Amino acid sequence: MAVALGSLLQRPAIYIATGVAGVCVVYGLYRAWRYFRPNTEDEYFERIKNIPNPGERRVLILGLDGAGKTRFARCFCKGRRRLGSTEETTVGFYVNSVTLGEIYLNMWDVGGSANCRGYWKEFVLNLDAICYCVDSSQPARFDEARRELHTFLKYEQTKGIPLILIATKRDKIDSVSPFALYQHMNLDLVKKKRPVYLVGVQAPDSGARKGFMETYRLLVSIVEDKKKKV
Ligand SMILES: Nc1nc2c(ncn2[C@@H]2O[C@H](COP(=O)(O)OP(=O)(O)OP(=O)(O)O)[C@@H](O)[C@H]2O)c(=O)[nH]1
Ligand SMILES: [Mg+2]
Repeated sequence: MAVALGSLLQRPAIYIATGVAGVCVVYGLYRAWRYFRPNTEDEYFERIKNIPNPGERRVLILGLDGAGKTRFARCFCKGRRRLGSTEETTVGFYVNSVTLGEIYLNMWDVGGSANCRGYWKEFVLNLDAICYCVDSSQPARFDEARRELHTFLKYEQTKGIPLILIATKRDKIDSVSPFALYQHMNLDLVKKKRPVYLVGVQAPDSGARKGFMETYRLLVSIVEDKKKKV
């Protein structure tokens, strides 16, 4: 009688133990699947494998104050480094050098406030690309952004340097599409004289970044394109 009662009491414990073990196995399998099959762009980005002797890309990042330049530059860092605060406006310039996959990125981010814009041209030296950031959620500043861009591109030293128009803050509700932004920037004439590319990015304070894989691939290919054209 006592033995039968004991085995009855043990049964729920066996069920519970089996249930817990089952949950653990399923969770383990889920984690393994996530590890081998990354499903967000952020995860792919974090796993780009660095190669020895990467080719250098020297990139100048310009745009109006608050356009998201410093945030954009930081987002090419892996892990937590990208999350550093960009609350303050950049006075002067900030250099972000990082090896990412096949390239060593040398990014020069120059302040966009009115008193810094006069210095933009001083940074045009052996550039592979100019990234011009425009806050896609602020149509009220598109005219100002276009004026500053065209003034800068008139500078003789920038001749032929590929331009990447970066539509930033795509996560914002009032953001316009990169193509609409491209049209506002009136780049058809510019396109005849230099390669012009267009990318939309988002890098909110929290949450995944987007558009950075595309920009990375573009920066990898941009020098190859230049070689082909020579
Ligand atoms: N929601 C959202 N906010 C962004 C994004 N990128 C930048 N920001 C915010 O925009 C603000 C300005 O970004 P910065 O990167 O500092 O702008 P900046 O172009 O470097 O500005 P200056 O240094 O003044 O020339 C920051 O406080 C960020 O929080 C984005 O993709 N989404
Ligand atoms: Mg800045």
